[in-house]
Amino acid sequence: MAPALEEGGERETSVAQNNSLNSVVNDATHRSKVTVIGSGNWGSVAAKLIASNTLRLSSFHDEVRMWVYEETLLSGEKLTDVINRTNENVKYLPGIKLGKNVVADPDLESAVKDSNMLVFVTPHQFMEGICKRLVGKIREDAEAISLVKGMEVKMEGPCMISSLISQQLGINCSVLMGANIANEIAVEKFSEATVGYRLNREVAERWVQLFYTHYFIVTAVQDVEGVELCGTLKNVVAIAAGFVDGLEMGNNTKAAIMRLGLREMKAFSKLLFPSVKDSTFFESCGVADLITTCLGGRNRKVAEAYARNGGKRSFDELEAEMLQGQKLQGVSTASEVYEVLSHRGWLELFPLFSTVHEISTGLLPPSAIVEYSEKLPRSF
Ligand SMILES: NC(=O)C1=CN([C@@H]2O[C@H](COP(=O)(O)OP(=O)(O)OC[C@H]3O[C@@H](n4cnc5c(N)ncnc54)[C@H](O)[C@@H]3O)[C@@H](O)[C@H]2O)C=CC1
Ligand SMILES: O=C(CO)COP(=O)(O)O
Repeated sequence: MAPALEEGGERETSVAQNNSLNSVVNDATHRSKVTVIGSGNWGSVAAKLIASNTLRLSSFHDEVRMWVYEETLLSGEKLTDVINRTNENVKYLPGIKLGKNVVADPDLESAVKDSNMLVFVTPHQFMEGICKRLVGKIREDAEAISLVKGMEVKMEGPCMISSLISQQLGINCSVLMGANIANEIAVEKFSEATVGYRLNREVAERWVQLFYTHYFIVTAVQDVEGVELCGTLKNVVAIAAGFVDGLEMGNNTKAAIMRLGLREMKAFSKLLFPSVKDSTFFESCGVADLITTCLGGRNRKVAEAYARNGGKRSFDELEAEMLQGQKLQGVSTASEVYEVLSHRGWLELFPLFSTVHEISTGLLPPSAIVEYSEKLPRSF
């Protein structure tokens, strides 16, 4: 399917066909080399997508390095060894071949040292530590893209993961977010994604080229913060949707929570970054990701179990039992958002976000997810 142009002309598409860039990178000495930093559920699928394209496109080196946070499996073998022997991430993406050109590497420094295209895709809580370890270890001409949905809160205020990467490593960082439940893309079901870029359209096109396949349609928009905040904040709404499911409140209630959540996502994003574009919320990274995560994501699933248990079993316990090593982002993101809201005196403006945090930490019962509507400010 050919990528469509956005109505109103704001969308900036599409499969990269930039001749000047291609003529440079087609030279073997200038071929781009890609490293994927992370090898969880989505990290492994991202490596698979990328590896299919680096084999096909002469402007990339065939080999894709994938940094693996090393662990020993129940069999006694190292995860990295098993990935390299079987071409499968048996723990985080069993049953899917990654592509023979994916090489798992447990050594972060060696995994990045030759690469000029760095794809960051780990749970957000590990990103600060990873960036610290990479300072001074990457190529000066490296470009980064973050697939990480989350943020950090520092003394100075909130810091998106793309900014963390840029600030700590001194490199430009784009983002890729979208309605992308990894297990569905792993079996090549059709979906879309959004690249958010800052200034350089050629860089965005290069990322589109790296990810785009006939079943994974990628569109670029010039709105890093908007795209990243959509991907980050929808995880908080997905926790609320899970509570609604756990309490068996039905589809209308869930749709109401999703609508109210989308309004808070937009309001919060624009308060933090006035440059965020309205149109971004209609891209895959916006409303589409919100829908898929509230229907089929891990945050929704674990929040449903939390509500069914009446809040008596903690999220940590349920996450460990239900996800077996995979990580939730929504609970910690709700806490980070709450910190920003408290600090700036905005709690009353964001009743859904704040209630999700108060329920997840046991301050309120799960049923409070619909009682919060009484707190809605008149502007909603
Ligand atoms: N899984 C999905 O469907 C999607 C996930 N995402 C986002 O992608 C990011 C990564 O998610 P997944 O790849 O699914 O990861 P995951 O949820 O499968 O997380 C597990 C990963 O964390 C690693 N890990 C555990 N402890 C670590 C440590 N101390 N330091 C570094 N790594 C450690 C594990 O080795 C494993 O690779 C998240 O921000 C997520 O929101 C985005 C779209 C879809
Ligand atoms: O981000 C996702 C889909 O785009 C996955 O969401 P979960 O982490 O809730 O599974």
